Amino acid sequence: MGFKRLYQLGIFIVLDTLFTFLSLGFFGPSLKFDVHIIYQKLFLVDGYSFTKSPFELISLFFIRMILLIISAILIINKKDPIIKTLNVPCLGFSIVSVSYTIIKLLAFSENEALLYYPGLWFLVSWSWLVSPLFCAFWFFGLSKSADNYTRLFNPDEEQPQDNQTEVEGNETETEESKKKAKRPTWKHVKRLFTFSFIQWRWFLTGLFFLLAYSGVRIFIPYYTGVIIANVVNNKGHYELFKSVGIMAGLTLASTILGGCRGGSFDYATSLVGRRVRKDLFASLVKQEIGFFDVTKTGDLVSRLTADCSSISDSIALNINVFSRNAVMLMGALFFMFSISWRLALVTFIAIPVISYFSKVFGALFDKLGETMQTTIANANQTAEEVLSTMRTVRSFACENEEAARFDSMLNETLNIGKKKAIANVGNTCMAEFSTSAVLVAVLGYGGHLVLTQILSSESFISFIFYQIQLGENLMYISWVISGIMTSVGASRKVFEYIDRSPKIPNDGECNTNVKGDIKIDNISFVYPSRPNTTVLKGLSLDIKSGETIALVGPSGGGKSSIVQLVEHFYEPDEGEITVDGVDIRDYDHKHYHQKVALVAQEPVLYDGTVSDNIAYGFDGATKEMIEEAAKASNAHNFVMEMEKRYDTKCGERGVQMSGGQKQRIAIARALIRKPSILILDEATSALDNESESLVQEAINKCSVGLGLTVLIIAHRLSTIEKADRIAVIDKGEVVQIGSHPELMEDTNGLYNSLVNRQIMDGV
Ligand SMILES: Nc1ncnc2c1ncn2[C@@H]1O[C@H](COP(=O)(O)OP(=O)(O)OP(=O)(O)O)[C@@H](O)[C@H]1O
Repeated sequence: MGFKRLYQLGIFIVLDTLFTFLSLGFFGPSLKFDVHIIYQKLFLVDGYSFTKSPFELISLFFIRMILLIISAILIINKKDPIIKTLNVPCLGFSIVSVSYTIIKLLAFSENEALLYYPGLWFLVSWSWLVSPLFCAFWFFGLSKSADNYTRLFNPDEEQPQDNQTEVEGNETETEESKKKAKRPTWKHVKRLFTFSFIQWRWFLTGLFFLLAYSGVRIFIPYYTGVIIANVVNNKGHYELFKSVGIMAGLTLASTILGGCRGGSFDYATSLVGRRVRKDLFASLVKQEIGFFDVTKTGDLVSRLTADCSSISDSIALNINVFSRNAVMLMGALFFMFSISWRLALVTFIAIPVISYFSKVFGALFDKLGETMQTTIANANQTAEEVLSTMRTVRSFACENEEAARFDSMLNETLNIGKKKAIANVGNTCMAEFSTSAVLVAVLGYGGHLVLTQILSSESFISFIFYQIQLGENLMYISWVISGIMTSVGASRKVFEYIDRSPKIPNDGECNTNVKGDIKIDNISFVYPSRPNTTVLKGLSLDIKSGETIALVGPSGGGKSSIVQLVEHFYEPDEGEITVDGVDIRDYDHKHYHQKVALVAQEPVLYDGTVSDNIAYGFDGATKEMIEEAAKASNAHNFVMEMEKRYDTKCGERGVQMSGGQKQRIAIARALIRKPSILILDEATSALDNESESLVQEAINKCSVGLGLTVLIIAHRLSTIEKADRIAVIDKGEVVQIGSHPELMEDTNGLYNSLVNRQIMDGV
C-alpha cells in the first residue's frame, strides 16, 4: 500500500518538475529550449517584475513539491492519518493557485511581447491544470489511501460496529444498512434530476422557452450599453430611438417567453409532486408488515407530505432558476470574452473561491435539510399519535402535557432552522462579497484598460452590464445549490423508501381453488423487530378442511403470531405453512386473501359507508351480495334500523359504530368474498351480552352453516366448547390438542386449569 503511493507520488513529482522546467526553458520569444532561461528565471538574474517574472508560478511549484515531500515522509514513517489533516490547507492552496495563475496571466498580458513567448502559455496552462490535479491526487490518492491504510492496520477500530450489530440486533442493523444505503450527495442529486426528468416533456417545453428567453435577454445589457454610449457620445436622436426600439422589442419578447417558461416549469412541478407521492405511497403499501412495526406512521405521513412537497417545489423551481442562470451565464461569458478576454479573466479569479464555498455550504445545507425533515417528521408523528388517540388523552387530562411535547418537537425544528439561517447568512455574504469584489476588480482593471486604450469606453460599459448580470447569475446559482442541497436532504428518506424492496415479496402466482386444508409444519419464528426473542418454536398444526379449530392459551403464548403467519404478514424463519399442499408464499396475493379472510379482534373500518366497508377489496360486489354477507354476519338488522341504512357512514376507523357492530360488519366483509378459510380473533370484553350472542351466532353460521375452515383465537368457553378441536398454545408451542371433553380429562393439563380459571372469573 505504502509503496504504491510512494510510486504514484514519485510519478507526480517527476511530471510536475518536467512540465514546469520545460515551460521555463521555453520562456523566451523563440520556440527554442534554453537552459539558461531556466537559470535566469529561477534565480531572478534579470530582477523581479510583477508583469514579467514567472517567479510566483515557480513558487507555487515549489510549495507543491514541499507538500508532496512531506506526505512521502509521512507515508515512510507510517504516519498516514496526518495526511488527511492537511486536506483543507491543500484545497485552499489549489484554489489560490488557480486564481493567482489567472492574475499572473493578466499581469503578463500588460506586455504585448510576452504573449508571444510559448513558455508563458505552457507555464500558465500547466500551473492552471496542475492545481486541481494536485488537489485531486491529494484527496483521492494520498488521503483516501491513508483511510484504507488505517482500516487495514487497525481493524479493531471497525470491529465494535460489527459486534454491535449482532448484540443489539435489528435496530442497529437497520441503522447500519441505512448508512450503507446512503448515497453520496452527487449521486443523490443525479437521482433527483433523473427522477424529475420523467416529466421531460414539460421540462423540455420550459427549457425551450427558457433558451428563447435567455437568447433574447442576453442582448439587453449590450443594448443598454449602446443606449448609454449613444447618449454619452451625443450620437443624435435617430441612433438613440433605434437602440431604444430594439430594447423595447427585446423586453416584450423576453416578457412573453419568460411567462411561458414559468408556466411550463410550474406545471412540471405539479407533475413531479404527484409522481413522487404516487411512487412513495405505492412502495410503502407494498412493504412487509415488519417494516411498519419499526417505522412510525407519523414519520411516513410526514415523508409523504412535507418531504414530497419540498422535493417537487424545490426541484422544479431550481431547475428553472438554474437553467435560466446557467444559460445566461454562458451567454454573458461569451460576450464578455468577445469584448475583452483580459477583463473576462478577472471574473475567473473568483470562480474557484465561489465554487469552494458553494461546496462547503452545499454539504452543510444537505445535512441540515435532512435533519430538519427528520425533526418535522417527529413532530408530525407526535401530532398524529395524539390526535388519533384524543379519547385517551382527554381521559387522562394530558392535553397540556401533549401540547408541551409537541412544542418541544417544534423547538427542535426551530433550532435546525436557526442553524440554517446562520449558514444562510454565511452563504449569502460569501456570494454577495465575491460578486461585489469581482465587480470592483473589473471596474479598476477595466478603467486601466480604457485609459491605456486597450478597450473602448463603449465596450467597457457593455462589459460592466454583463458583469453585473453574471454576478446575479452566479448568486442565483449558489442560491440554487443551497436549495437543491436542502431538497437532497429531504429526498434521502423519500428515495430510500421508494427504492426499498419489501422483505416479503407477494409475487406468488398460484390461483387454484382453495379447499381449506392448513398445514403448519415445524415453524420457528422471530419478529424482525425483536430478533432475540423466539416467539414460535418448532410448532406444527394440521387443520382439515371444514374444521373449526380454536387456539387458546395464556397471553403472549403466540396465538396471534400463528394467525399473522397464516395471513402471510410475516414468514417463518424455519418450517413452512401450506394450504392444500401449496406453500402460502406461492399463492397469488390477491387470490390468497380472497380465500383466506381475517376478522381482527378490533376490526378497522374505513371512513366510508357500511356498503363500502363490506365491499372493501372485493371487486364487483353487488348490492345483493353485500346484503347477503350482512345477513350471514347478523349485521343486516341493525344496518336496516339506521337512517341511511347501507349508506350510513362508519366514521374514521369506524368510530361511529359500536364494538359489536364493527365486528359484524367486519365478518360481513370477510364473508362477501366467499372464503374457504376464516380466521377470527374473537372479541372479548368489548361486547355486551346481546352483541356477544349475535357475533357468536354469526361465527357459528360460518363454521357450521357455511362449512368453512375456521381458525379462531378463542377467549370464551362458549366458543371454545363448540370448536371441533382446541389447540393450547403456550410459550410458542402446542402443548395440548383435542376436543373439549378430551382435554378436560387431563386434570393436570393447562387447558383444564385455564377453563377452571375462566369459570372462576365468571367468563
Ligand atoms: N409486532 C410484534 N413485534 C414484536 N414482538 C411482537 C409483536 N407482536 C407480538 N409480539 C410478541 O410476540 C409474543 C407472542 O405474542 P402474540 O400476540 O402472538 O401472543 P398471544 O398468545 O396472541 O397473546 P394474547 O392472547 O395476549 O393476544 C409476545 O411476547 C409479544 O410481545
